[in-house]
Amino acid sequence: MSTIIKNGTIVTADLTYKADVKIEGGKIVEIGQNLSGGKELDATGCYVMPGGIDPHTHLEMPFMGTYSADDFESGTRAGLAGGTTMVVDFALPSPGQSLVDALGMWHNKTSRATADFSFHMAVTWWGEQVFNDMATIVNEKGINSFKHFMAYKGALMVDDDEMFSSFQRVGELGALAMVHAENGDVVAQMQAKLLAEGNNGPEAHAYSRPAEVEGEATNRAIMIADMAGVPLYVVHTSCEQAHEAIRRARAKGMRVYGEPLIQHLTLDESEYSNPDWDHAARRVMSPPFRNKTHQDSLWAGLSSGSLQVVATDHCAFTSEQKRFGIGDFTKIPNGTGGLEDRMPMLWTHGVNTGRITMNEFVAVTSTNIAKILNMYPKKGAILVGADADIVVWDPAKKKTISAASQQSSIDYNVFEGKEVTGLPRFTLTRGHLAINDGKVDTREGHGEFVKRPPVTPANKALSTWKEITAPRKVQRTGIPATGV
Ligand SMILES: NC(=O)NCCC(=O)O
Ligand SMILES: [Zn+2]
Ligand SMILES: [Zn+2]
Repeated sequence: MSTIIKNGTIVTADLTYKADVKIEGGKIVEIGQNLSGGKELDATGCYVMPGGIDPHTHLEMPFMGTYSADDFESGTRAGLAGGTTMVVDFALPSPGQSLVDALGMWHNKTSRATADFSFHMAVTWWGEQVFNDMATIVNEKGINSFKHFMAYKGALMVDDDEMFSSFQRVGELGALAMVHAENGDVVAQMQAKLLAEGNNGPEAHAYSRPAEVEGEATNRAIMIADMAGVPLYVVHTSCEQAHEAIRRARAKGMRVYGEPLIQHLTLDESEYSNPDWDHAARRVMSPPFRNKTHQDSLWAGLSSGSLQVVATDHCAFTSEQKRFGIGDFTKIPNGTGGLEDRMPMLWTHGVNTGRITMNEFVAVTSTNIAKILNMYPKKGAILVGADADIVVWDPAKKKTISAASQQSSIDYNVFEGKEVTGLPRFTLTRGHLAINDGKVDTREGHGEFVKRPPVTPANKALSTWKEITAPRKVQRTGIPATGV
């Protein structure tokens, strides 16, 4: 049975044109004028765009003594409701655990996923087994990106020695290095000092993680990646100091990518001054929300191209879970939601305000990351042969964001009360109409793992150049005799 999206305007990362789209067997099979012969979806007044890809989620993640509340079912359902048709989550090995075992555990969480998904692999410890497993992960398991936490001391954090070893291995394998860039040693000391001084509320979480902590770590990771000859992707870039480091590296020809979150683009640090403990604690995440100057820097990065991707870092905890940190802010589980709201919030605050164009919207929500993670044009494209992961976007449709009507399983929404203009009329996941004018018809188990092949040309470019220009031993003819 074919589906035809009729009367819409196709918007991709580089083109805007009127055409119909025909779908069969979960793929786009034809793009053209006046197509017929199937179930029709009317896209009059709408933009037909590649479904969003959120490359940074933590669904059912064990963290800070609990599990993030949205699983692969509710998380992917929330994504589809907001026009996101794929998520990339993180497999996190425990200390000493093999990467292959950890990946198996993460696959076991996905049986009810309603949209496609992939994984990044985290490197949380270092040793011969990790070194060997990395090849299996890349060459057999379809994963070409490795995340390193420079923060969360005593838990997920790796030191520079481990990071440099891992980055070199990532480079050899033609994969992508990723970092959570905050100086975990400095954060730990600042946390202890704040607590000792009686600063134990959620606002102290932000005080313990100033922009310098992120700027320093971002710069350090960039330099280490350059020495290792590997491209680098910096997750949740939240401040000018980190953006500046990325900009400077790119201007020097380094392959460094930056990922602001929709939360950092649209919410600011004043949230932590709210007198309601729950309100502030619900917004505790790392890095914390920043001020307007940092927000302006992030928006400028998106429009100028020095930042490439907008994600959510969706890691949702209920109010009850957040209350583990009453009396000690370091025990508040870090993370916020956003999967359902990323696309409408970015459209409203980016496209409707003129900060980014529609085509840039598609680039930063879908196409750029599909290319960076080597899954383009299966994902991130409106092209014949691409997966029919499509959002039919109604730029006039409005709503007020509210926890009462959201798909996420938590009891609040950090964007509560925000009005958005621009929402999905239809969301299709590999051809299945999951969202039909607000009606949710997701299919549990429909989501499939997307394998991402290794060795993108971009990932090998830097190491090829490094090899050619590496310092060489000087061949000398006149070596003086010794011992005379
Ligand atoms: N970001 C956050 O606060 N929680 C999720 C884990 C991480 O990405 O650091
Ligand atoms: Zn992080
Ligand atoms: Zn994260």
